[in-house]
Amino acid sequence: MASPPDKSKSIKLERYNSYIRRVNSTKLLNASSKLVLRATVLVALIVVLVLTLNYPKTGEPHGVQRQMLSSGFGAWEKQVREWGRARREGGMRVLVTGAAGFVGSHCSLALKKRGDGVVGLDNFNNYYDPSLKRARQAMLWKHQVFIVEGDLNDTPLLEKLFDLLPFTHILHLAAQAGVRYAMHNPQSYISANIAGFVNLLEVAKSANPQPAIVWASSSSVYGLNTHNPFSELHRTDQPASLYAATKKAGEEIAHTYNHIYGLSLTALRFFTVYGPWGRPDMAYFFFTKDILHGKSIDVYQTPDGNQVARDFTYIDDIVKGCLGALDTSLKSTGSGGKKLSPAQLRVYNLGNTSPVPVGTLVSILESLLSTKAKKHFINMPSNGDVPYTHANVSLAFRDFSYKPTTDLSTGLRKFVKWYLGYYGLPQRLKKQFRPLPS
Ligand SMILES: O=C(O)[C@H]1O[C@H](OP(=O)(O)OP(=O)(O)OC[C@H]2O[C@@H](n3ccc(=O)[nH]c3=O)[C@H](O)[C@@H]2O)[C@H](O)[C@@H](O)[C@@H]1O
Repeated sequence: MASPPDKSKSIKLERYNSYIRRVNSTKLLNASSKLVLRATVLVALIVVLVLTLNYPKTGEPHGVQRQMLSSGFGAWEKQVREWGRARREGGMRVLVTGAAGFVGSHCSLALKKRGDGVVGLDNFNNYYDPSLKRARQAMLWKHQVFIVEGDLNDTPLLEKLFDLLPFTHILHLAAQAGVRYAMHNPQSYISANIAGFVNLLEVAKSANPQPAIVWASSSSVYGLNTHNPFSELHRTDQPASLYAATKKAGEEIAHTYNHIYGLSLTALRFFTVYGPWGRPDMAYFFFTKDILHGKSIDVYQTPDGNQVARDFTYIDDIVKGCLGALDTSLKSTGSGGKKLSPAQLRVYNLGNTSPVPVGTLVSILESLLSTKAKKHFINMPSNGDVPYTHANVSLAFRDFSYKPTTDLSTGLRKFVKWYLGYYGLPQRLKKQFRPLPS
């Protein structure tokens, strides 16, 4: 006979099962609430990150925030006002864009040294090693030149700078430079050289008083021009690179703002500027580095076997040209965003007037570095380069006595001296290297 089911056993089993169910559902709840918590934290982090990266759409300008945080609220504005004031009778108040750049840092220092007020603006982008830009910034800081960290396309920042200080002049040197890089990152040229320039002009035309503007164009605007030496009267409507096209576009945009708003505008066509504190993306700079490190270098030649040549221009000559252009620029004539009378519009070549083949540049470096280069002669790639440049500078000489005085050997000697002081000598060369006579 089957025994009757044990009731107490089945009740216990039921209790046990319900306990297990409760435990499982609590575990599930814990697991899902943990998941929700984690997801919330992640979303919050993403929101903070996005806000930080986009900061600010309005209000305080990007980058300046960091300076404010590090130096106390209002400190950077005070710095701009104080260091931007001229220290000499009749001195200028100059906003130098691209002040942490090669030409910008040299010009800022020269202006400051002669008693003009200078405020720098730079976005410290990473087109080349930003630590070099930081080192230039530190050097300028010692001379009481303050660089605001921000972008040309940041309208609130530009407006704020003009609110803080009525600049008499802008020396506009911020740009996306480099001829060959335009094939890799075309948009950066549009953003800096066109959109950024227009933004600056928009703010300048509404400023009261309007500043006079001197800005960096480029020898590359001559493009496929074959007349020699290059004169401001020659054609510049055949650019060979997007870089050149954006600089040429800048010249046309300058014409428009001069014509409509009465802005005084001077374009300076720089010819392959080199020297201490230079740009690591330029041939003389990376040739030096590669020769010292035993790496081979590409020396370009034209398809008919000739070497390419450049009118290499030493930085000190360029600085004199920039200051000369600033000193002779007339006031803008607009007010309240309207032109009141015709204003000055100028274009000048700033070159050295004596082109040198790239092979000769390499020989000079070999002798200065006491090291043989591993040269690799190749046909110039079709990436925007032109076979030669050669400046006629008679206009700049006529109007502000521009006269280059530094030949390539002298200038490169100064560059190499700086380079070795800044970067030091690679270990492998320390024994054999003879110091440069001063
Ligand atoms: O004059 C100018 O307007 C321009 O000068 C330079 O452009 P570039 O003259 O091409 O200067 P580098 O890039 O330093 O080249 C110098 C020479 O070395 C040649 N090169 C360059 C690179 C290389 O690997 N090998 C080589 O032989 C180039 O063809 C050129 O003839 C600057 O990079 C531009 O920003 C500036 O606007």
